[in-house]
Amino acid sequence: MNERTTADLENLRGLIDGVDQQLIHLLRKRLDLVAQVGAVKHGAGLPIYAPQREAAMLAKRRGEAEKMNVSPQLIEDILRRLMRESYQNEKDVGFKQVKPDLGHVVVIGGEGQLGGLFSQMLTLSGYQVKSLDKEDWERADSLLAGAGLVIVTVPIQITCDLIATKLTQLPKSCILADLTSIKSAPMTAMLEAHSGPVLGLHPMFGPDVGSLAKQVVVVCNGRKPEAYQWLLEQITIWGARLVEAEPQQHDKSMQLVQAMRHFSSFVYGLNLCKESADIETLLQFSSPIYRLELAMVGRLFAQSPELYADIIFSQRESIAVISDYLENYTQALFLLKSGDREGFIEQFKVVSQWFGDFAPQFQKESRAMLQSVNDMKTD
Ligand SMILES: C=C(O[C@@H]1C=C(C(=O)O)C=C[C@H]1O)C(=O)O
Repeated sequence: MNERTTADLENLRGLIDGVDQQLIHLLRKRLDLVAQVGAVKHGAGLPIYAPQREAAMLAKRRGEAEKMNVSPQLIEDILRRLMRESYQNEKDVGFKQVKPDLGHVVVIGGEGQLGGLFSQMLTLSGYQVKSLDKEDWERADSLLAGAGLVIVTVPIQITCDLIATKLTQLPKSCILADLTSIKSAPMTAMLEAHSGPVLGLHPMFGPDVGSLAKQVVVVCNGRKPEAYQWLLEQITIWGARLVEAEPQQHDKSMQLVQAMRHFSSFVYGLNLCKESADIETLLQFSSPIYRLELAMVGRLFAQSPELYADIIFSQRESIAVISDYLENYTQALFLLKSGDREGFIEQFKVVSQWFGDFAPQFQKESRAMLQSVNDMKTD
């Protein structure tokens, strides 16, 4: 580089630094305003997540950006990232307490990760939360006496037994709820053990979400829904979207969404391990889609094996679903072994047709994700 080029670059980079510094000031200003919105919402009991406001705001900013020859997608990406930050910041202000006269809440398994998250959200909403864990059963009677809500969030294989043996003497008006990732068996156990209000919940997210905004919580109605409407409203204020389901219908979906999905990720990892694949080398040659896929599989093995075993082993029916997968794999492999390229293309077209409009929609969604993966590269 000659001196002139160096000087020009330095000058321009200095100006860019100045713009970026202004951006930080603007971000601070925006965060402060969002905190004020949070306080207003807290007072009025409004949900943290306001989809209509977001859609209207994004549409306006996209239009304004276009007029200034700024890519509309760029401003949308930036604003979406800022809104994620907003949920986190609004959350820290706390939430309106929908049911101040509830009495205390007992979270059984409150020291677990998901139990901890729900305890935190309830505490941020002004409830008195007590945790009942393995070592606390001697004190269970005093912890449970006068409870207005009991939430069970313990490993799946002990959930039903725990409900049947330990939760038969709850106060009559107490709400009994669970967060188990299967619903039929725990719902039956809760309805048998307790004659008061019963509610099945399945949060469709892990404990590492920063905020509940936009996250889905599946709701299975058990008994006396009028008694727990406040809890559903409370969860909506946290920003989550509620999806009602019948326990059997939910469990059937979970065989595909969870058991099959996690099982095939497990086998993917197992296969890489047995093939002694060199991850460093794989990453070196990786395209963004491969990196993303590897990240999705690899993240599984950073978590608890017991958790995944519980999810995969929780429904015997999953075996049939996973066996079908193996069968389809074998048939597809046969196409390959027999050099049946035409057959492969035929099958591909059938599946494309079946995906219909979802295929281009998924392509668009994944494009944004892949670009983020690429942005994260540092070398
Ligand atoms: C700040 C608000 O809360 C959320 C965050 C928004 C933002 O960061 O602009 C917009 C809508 C809400 O989902 C609001 O409701 O205005």
